Amino acid sequence: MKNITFYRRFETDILAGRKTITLREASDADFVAGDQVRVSRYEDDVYFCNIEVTGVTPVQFDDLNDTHAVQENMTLPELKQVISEIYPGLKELFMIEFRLI
Ligand SMILES: CC(=O)Nc1ccn([C@H]2C[C@H](O)[C@@H](CO)O2)c(=O)n1
Repeated sequence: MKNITFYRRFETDILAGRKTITLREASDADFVAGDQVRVSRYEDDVYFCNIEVTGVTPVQFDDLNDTHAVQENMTLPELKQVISEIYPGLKELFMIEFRLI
């Protein structure tokens, strides 16, 4: 089974179903719809759930909008700030949509 990590500060939102996408660089987006993926925390690799990937779509940083932000349970300025801190200067992102299984 493939694995993906999330920063631990997002664990609660994922488990509550409030966060249903993640935006990643290409090297971290090797998933296709239907993949069942083990999810663990980036900081300590502790497992916390499994997800099913429901779609993977390229998205430009400059095209991020309020819909993406809602799916991340953030405001759009918060989302752009988070992405800019994780991937400084990166323009091409991949939206990984998922659901808890
Ligand atoms: C190693 C690494 O990059 N880990 C990441 C990357 C992104 N996220 C979260 C942060 C935002 O909510 C979205 C969009 O990038 O995904 C993460 O938890 N861990």
